[in-house]
Amino acid sequence: MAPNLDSYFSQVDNLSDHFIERLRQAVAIPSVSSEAARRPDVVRMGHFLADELTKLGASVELRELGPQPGTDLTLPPVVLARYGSDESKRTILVYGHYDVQPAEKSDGWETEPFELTVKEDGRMLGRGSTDDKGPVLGWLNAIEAHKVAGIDFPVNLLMCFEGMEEYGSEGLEDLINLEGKKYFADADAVCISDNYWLGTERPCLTYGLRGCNYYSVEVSGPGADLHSGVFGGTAQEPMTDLVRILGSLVDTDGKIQIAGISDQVAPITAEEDGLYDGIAFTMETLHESLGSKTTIFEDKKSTLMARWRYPSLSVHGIEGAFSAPGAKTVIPAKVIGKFSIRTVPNMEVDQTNAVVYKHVEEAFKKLGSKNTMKVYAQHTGKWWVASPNHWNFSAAAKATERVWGVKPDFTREGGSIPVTITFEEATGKNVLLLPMGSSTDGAHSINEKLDKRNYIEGIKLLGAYLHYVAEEAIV
Ligand SMILES: C[C@H](N)C(=O)N[C@@H](Cc1c[nH]cn1)C(=O)O
Ligand SMILES: [Zn+2]
Ligand SMILES: [Zn+2]
Repeated sequence: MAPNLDSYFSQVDNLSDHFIERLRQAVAIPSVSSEAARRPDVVRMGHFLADELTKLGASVELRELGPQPGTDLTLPPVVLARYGSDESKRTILVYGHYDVQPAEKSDGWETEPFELTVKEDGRMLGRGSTDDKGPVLGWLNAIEAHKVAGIDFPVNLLMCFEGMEEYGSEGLEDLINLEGKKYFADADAVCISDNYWLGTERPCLTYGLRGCNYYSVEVSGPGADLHSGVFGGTAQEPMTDLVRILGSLVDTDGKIQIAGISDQVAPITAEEDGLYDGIAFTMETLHESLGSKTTIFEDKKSTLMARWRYPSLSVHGIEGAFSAPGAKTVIPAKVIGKFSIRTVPNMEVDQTNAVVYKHVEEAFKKLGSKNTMKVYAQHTGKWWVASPNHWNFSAAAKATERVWGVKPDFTREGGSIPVTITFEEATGKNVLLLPMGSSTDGAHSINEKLDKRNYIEGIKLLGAYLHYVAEEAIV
């Protein structure tokens, strides 16, 4: 029988301004996990969530993870919380992250990145609005709407919110493994809301993610930065070596030039080959979210395959390089190039690392440079592909149809959530990805936003999913 959700939905609508205010408070905390100076803000954000959850009646623990390896920083706490412990109900474990990517107004934002700005057209701009503060608060808001409306909460909710996801989830894997059969022991399934629809109109349920191995290549030579007029032409320059190494990794069409990568990729099956045509995705939507027409492929199927089932290599930046406007004539003494590889079935972290190191070392050797080069993985995270044939996905599909009036697409995702597979392995339970935001949200980019419609309907969706979970038969 379909659950009666009308009073829950009305309550979410009644509380919508309050929920937007909660998101405003969260966005105002610049919890950037990759910047040392922002670490106190990341910790503050963890405490904000813990306080909000406590006020809602959840029992909350802030779990310390100790020092961050290779730094003098302390990792931010993991927020573990439980709402309800009724043995007659199912228990759902939800995960999200409260850290965000860096953002500066000078990057090109139309508004202050850490001030939630609600536009007339419903866009709510702010760093973390869609990735992942909006969805994390979605769970809290769902609890609150039930409380205010006096509706019995349909499941026991276990929550795990971390503050290092955008930095490879440093420290969390050990905690999940430790708690798999303790704090998380009674979880019947796992739900993560931390990705996006493929377009702007059709919701999706996601059953696969790519992994992410993030590398640094350090090249050093001179003892200090040098004057290029005095030393140019007489000293071997680290930046010259580095750009040639970085330039050897991938071509203009995204083809990875590292020998041994493509051999690790699983062959396509007939079943998979037929999956792509039915997905609601157009090149026009991609152009809209890309903000240009500079795509590698012209067709939908090749594009989806490139995003979901093939690896990609992206060059992200160079630490130590001159990057400001103007014309500084410096020779940097030491530069660190950053690149990452999104990995797919059947790539193994160690094998991928081995061929990457071999390629970079050979590329450097070919240069015949007297400089020194070091290549290493900053963090690694495995890909994940699950079965969507499970009551967890059926419940989410019914909830999606109820809230959005359409059946969801079943998709894989090009991004990475490093601990997804850890949750699956540590709990032995099915994991579902249930996104709130859409393809045009610009996660990690300037002008990140969450549409008000997706936030409010998304809160309804998360609550409705829990009601359908309570009713779904075990398969
Ligand atoms: C999909 C998720 N919202 C996300 O943005 N994940 C990050 C995580 C990450 C960072 N380094 C390695 N993984 C991503 O996909 O970049
Ligand atoms: Zn995220
Ligand atoms: Zn992210």
